[in-house]
Amino acid sequence: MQKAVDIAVWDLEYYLGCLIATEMQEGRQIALWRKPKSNILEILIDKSEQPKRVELNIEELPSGFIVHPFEDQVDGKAFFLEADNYFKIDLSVPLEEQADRVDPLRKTLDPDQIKGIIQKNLGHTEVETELKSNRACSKKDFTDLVEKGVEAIKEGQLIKIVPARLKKKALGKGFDLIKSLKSILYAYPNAFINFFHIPGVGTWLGASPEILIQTKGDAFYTMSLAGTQKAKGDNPMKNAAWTQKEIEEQALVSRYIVDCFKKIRLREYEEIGPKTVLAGNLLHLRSDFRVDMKATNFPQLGSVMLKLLQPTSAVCGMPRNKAFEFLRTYEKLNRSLFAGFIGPVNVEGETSIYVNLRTARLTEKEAYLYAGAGVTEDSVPEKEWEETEMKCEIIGKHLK
Ligand SMILES: C=C(O[C@H]1C=CC=C(C(=O)O)[C@@H]1O)C(=O)O
Repeated sequence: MQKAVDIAVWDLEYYLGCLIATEMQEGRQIALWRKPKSNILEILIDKSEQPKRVELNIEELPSGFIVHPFEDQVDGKAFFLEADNYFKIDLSVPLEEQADRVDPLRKTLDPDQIKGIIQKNLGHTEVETELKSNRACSKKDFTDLVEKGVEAIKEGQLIKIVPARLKKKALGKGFDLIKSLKSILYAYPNAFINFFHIPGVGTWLGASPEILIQTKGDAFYTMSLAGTQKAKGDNPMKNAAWTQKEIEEQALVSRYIVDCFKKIRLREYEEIGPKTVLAGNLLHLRSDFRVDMKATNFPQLGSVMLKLLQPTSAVCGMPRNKAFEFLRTYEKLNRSLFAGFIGPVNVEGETSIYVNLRTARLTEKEAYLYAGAGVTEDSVPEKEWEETEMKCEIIGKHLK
């Protein structure tokens, strides 16, 4: 008969708990993700204790995981976790059967130790933006902000704006990171599930529905995602009816992408959509854009578009610079890494960078949940508030 301790080691929850707690305890950086519609959990460890900063020339980077805040950086750089160690777990196969491929545990800890170490290491992580607040936003403050956005649009200063807010959720002593991660993994098969920990920078857990840029071989891909409604009934995709406001809101994001292509004189691209897609219990409108980088002679399209697209009008607004200024003046929120971008770079020949949405920043006692809502001329402030509540819940309800 197998010994109890051997069984425990090959229990996925226990294994991930020990692994994450050990890496955290040793001050290392860790990223873990599962791509949409995949059964493969990918784990990357950077053994250096100091966060690295890299230019956004992704084609030249080694294998790693990139993390960039919402705001443009003075040095134009992003955080980068290098793949000192990278391995995969197939979630559809018992862990024990993958023993030769996964990293052996360097320490076996008891469940209380795991929780204690993780909780302690959630403590000192922050990228502060001066003068911006980490206060949760009241309903009145948010609806006033939406109102202000609508006024600015009516006055012709802006076409679209995406104000965001912060909601806090207390994490009790019993908070179990691994159970929360597991619950998110199984709840959202269509999302990019991610967890990353950079000492001194932040620890985040999310389920993003939005690709910013993806490159594989000669193929480049991006998407425009916007418009939100609650998924209802047995066949939510079929029952979806979109208002003019939502159709316009999404069309603006598509226009933004096409404008970026125009800026670099790229004329040959494929645009498909918009179609209705499911993200958690929400529906969005999405258009897909594909480019053959070889045929168009744009081998560095990934980097070029990354710099042009961030932040997209799905998280900032249009025109981009004016929307950014509006948010800088009125939003008063430190978005930190929310609405920035995250994802694997040059991992097994593929780069998949996502917008950091539907996510929580984890601190010792609280989770910071962030959500924004696309505001156009026809926005109703109360409805935008409700939309951000639903978006916060996507991760919020799994934090236990
Ligand atoms: C800003 C967010 O979502 C964006 C992506 C899809 C739909 C959106 C919307 O309907 O407003 C947003 O543009 C968020 O999740 O916080």
